[in-house]
Amino acid sequence: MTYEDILYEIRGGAAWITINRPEKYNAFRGQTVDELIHAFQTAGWDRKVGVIVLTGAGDKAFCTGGDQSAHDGQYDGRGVIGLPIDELQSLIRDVPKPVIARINGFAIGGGNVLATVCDLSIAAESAQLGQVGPKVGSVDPGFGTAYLARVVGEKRAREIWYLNKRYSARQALDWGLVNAVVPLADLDAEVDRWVAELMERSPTALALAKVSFNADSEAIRGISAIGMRALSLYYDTDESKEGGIAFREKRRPDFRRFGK
Ligand SMILES: CC(C)(COP(=O)(O)OP(=O)(O)OC[C@H]1O[C@@H](n2cnc3c(N)ncnc32)[C@H](O)[C@@H]1OP(=O)(O)O)[C@@H](O)C(=O)NCCC(=O)NCCSC(=O)c1cc(O)c2ccccc2c1O
Repeated sequence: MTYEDILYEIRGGAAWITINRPEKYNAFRGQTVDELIHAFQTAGWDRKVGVIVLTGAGDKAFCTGGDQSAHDGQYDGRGVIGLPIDELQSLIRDVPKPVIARINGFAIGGGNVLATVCDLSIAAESAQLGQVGPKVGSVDPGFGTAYLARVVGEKRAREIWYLNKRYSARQALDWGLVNAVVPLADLDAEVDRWVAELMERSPTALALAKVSFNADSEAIRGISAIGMRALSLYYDTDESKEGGIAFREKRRPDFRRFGK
């Protein structure tokens, strides 16, 4: 597969997968998600690769979720909502090696979900993390909500999803949403250090640890499958569409006109 939306590079035992849409703050469209799935499948089963690093191009954004310009009701790709994002989230969990989120800027919406499902997260001090779903007529009805609650606790997960605030990297560290925070200039060196340490560990032991951690939250995959069906119906409503339209028109959404 030829990649247009992502970059793929092997660096010191790690496969670096970079969302390369900086002009869209590294938001993903259908094609981006398909390319990410291909890259994760490649890296996941390449015996020379011990660690996978997921990041975004530039210094503004890690990933800001679904591309609002490719979202008019359903998204523009395949899958239940026109975006096989649930497949990608599952794959990040399924690859038998640690996945590190290198959070170089905004990790918002689906970008935040991707970082959450990665095994480890290393953030630049300048990074901002948060959810926007109910502000833009969307919600991740699977790992993005239920697994987030496992990571930060129910009260904090609900605050993140209901109020849609932006959280600093330091606050995210305090809440257990990231593992480490370093100055942006030191981010790559820090990631390289973590990769080098992981490369010294037994790959089979790491793979076993990963599936053991995953087993306990595996039922969320089923919740996600049901939730995506509901989300697809919601995306066709005027209430949901108001979120995307308002974002593109750079105005506050008025959901109460449509809500039940
Ligand atoms: C990231 C921001 C907080 C930045 O805010 P700021 O005020 O600093 O800058 P701008 O808002 O002016 O943005 C700069 C520039 O980037 C463009 N941009 C940013 N994000 C996107 C995006 N997601 N899609 C397209 N374009 C984007 C923006 O338009 C500006 O471009 P100009 O040309 O106008 O200058 C803020 O931008 C922000 O909050 N962005 C997030 C927007 C968003 O709605 N994201 C999608 C949410 S829904 C989602 O991601 C999602 C993810 C999942 O994993 C799901 C899984 C399962 C089901 C559903 C899912 C789902 O819906």
